[in-house]
Amino acid sequence: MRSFGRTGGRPLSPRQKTLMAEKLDTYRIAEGDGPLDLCAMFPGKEAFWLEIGFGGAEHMIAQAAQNPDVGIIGCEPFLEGIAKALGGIEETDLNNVRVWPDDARPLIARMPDQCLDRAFVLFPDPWPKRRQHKRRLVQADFLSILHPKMKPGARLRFATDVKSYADEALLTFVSDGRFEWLAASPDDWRCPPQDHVTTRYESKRLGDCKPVWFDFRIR
Ligand SMILES: C[S@@+](CC[C@H](N)C(=O)[O-])C[C@H]1O[C@@H](n2cnc3c(N)ncnc32)[C@H](O)[C@@H]1O
Repeated sequence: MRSFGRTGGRPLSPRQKTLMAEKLDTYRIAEGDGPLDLCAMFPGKEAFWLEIGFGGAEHMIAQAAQNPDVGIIGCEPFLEGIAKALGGIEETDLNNVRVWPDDARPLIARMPDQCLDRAFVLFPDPWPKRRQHKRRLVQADFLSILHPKMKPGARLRFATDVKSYADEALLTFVSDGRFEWLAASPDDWRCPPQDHVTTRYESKRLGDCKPVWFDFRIR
């Protein structure tokens, strides 16, 4: 998928255009086939997190500000989201965020094994119609790409407000066998985790159910 530069929604504002022209090269991860060196990318950081499909970057920027010892890679092909991320990085003066303005999967393939401490898949594109389900990100083949890159004991968070995606994703994670569902009580997946930061998409409440939150520990 060659998706960088996907537009949609509003055109970029003049400030966003300037950010893209002047700052993208500073914070983007370079294209290429070579393996990523996360220690070189984030000097002095010892933990590395990944957010796939950061949308308007609210969650990624807030997590980066709250966790300055962590290096965070965010993936998002949409121009507007990338511009928002660059704005957030600059406004918050962050030194621990890098963006991949494209499909996350080829980037994940370039990561060394067992390098990630956390991953977030928050409100991924719902593809609600049955015939569209095959386009959903969380599928067995995606877990096979992601799992080897996560450290044993690392955490992965998935959230959605689409019931069929919640059911399908939970089944996919649990039946994979390498993702231990951390449901502390029968109901805790109904509440946002304490360290969650509300996203723009989440607050639109476009789905057909209340948001659900699934945290997993990597086996
Ligand atoms: C429904 S939006 C949610 C955005 C954000 N997580 C939020 O909660 O506001 C899903 C986002 O995932 C992005 N996305 C979809 N497939 C992706 C992929 N393979 N790699 C990276 N981002 C992807 C889309 O561009 C979109 O911005």
